[in-house]
Amino acid sequence: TRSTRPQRMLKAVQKNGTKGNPESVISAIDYFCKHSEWAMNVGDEKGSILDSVVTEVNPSTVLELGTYCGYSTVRIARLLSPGTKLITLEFNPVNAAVARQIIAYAGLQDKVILVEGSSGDLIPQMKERFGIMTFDFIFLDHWKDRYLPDIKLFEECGLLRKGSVLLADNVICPGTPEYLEYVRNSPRYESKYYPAHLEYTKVEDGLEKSVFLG
Ligand SMILES: O=C(NCCCCc1cc2ccncc2s1)c1cc(-c2ccc(F)cc2)cc(O)c1O
Ligand SMILES: [Mg+2]
Repeated sequence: TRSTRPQRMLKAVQKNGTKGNPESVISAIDYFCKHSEWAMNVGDEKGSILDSVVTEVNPSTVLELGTYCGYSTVRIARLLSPGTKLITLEFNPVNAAVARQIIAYAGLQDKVILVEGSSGDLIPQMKERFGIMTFDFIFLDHWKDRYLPDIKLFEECGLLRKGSVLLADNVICPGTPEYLEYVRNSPRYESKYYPAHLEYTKVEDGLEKSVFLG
């Protein structure tokens, strides 16, 4: 059967990247998306904002919802302190298989736990399966209509602490209006919008950073 876009992206990483060099993997993916095929990675413009928030938070416990090909996984993992691991959830097994290879090519496999399944099923299992008390940093980049139910799930499962930072991709395009309304109007969050553009395009998009106030 015909290859998938993520599989063609992996080939481009193996051809143009340098094994063990996360920066080269990030550049190879961005080049592929700009010159060969658009793909829904967070991209370089929003990726730089992601980098700055991760660096500022310097998290010990990290969750990513929506691995896709592992682009943002690599961006986050390359910035984590030694010994810190990030958990990333992916629903699509074909994409998860590609992500594992891209993460390994970057040399970051020891800093990443990739779990296949849906957030609704896996979030309630975080404490028992991974010994997580609370998350310092959460990157939301999965189904846009799951952002709101999943943030409520985090609250219900006691996975947030005073100061936990949630960073959400695509709050403008494709858009997450109910999530935005919730985090911007809830007294339990301090929210800030980072304007940018949809990856590799001129279309308006941005990231919403929300700090849980306890
Ligand atoms: O859908 C997007 N991303 C989610 C993929 C869903 C994968 C999932 C992972 C997972 C893990 C755990 N539980 C459940 C799930 S579901 C997405 C789409 C666009 C876009 C923008 C304009 C377009 F014209 C066309 C696409 C841009 C983006 O940056 C995206 O992130
Ligand atoms: Mg996205």
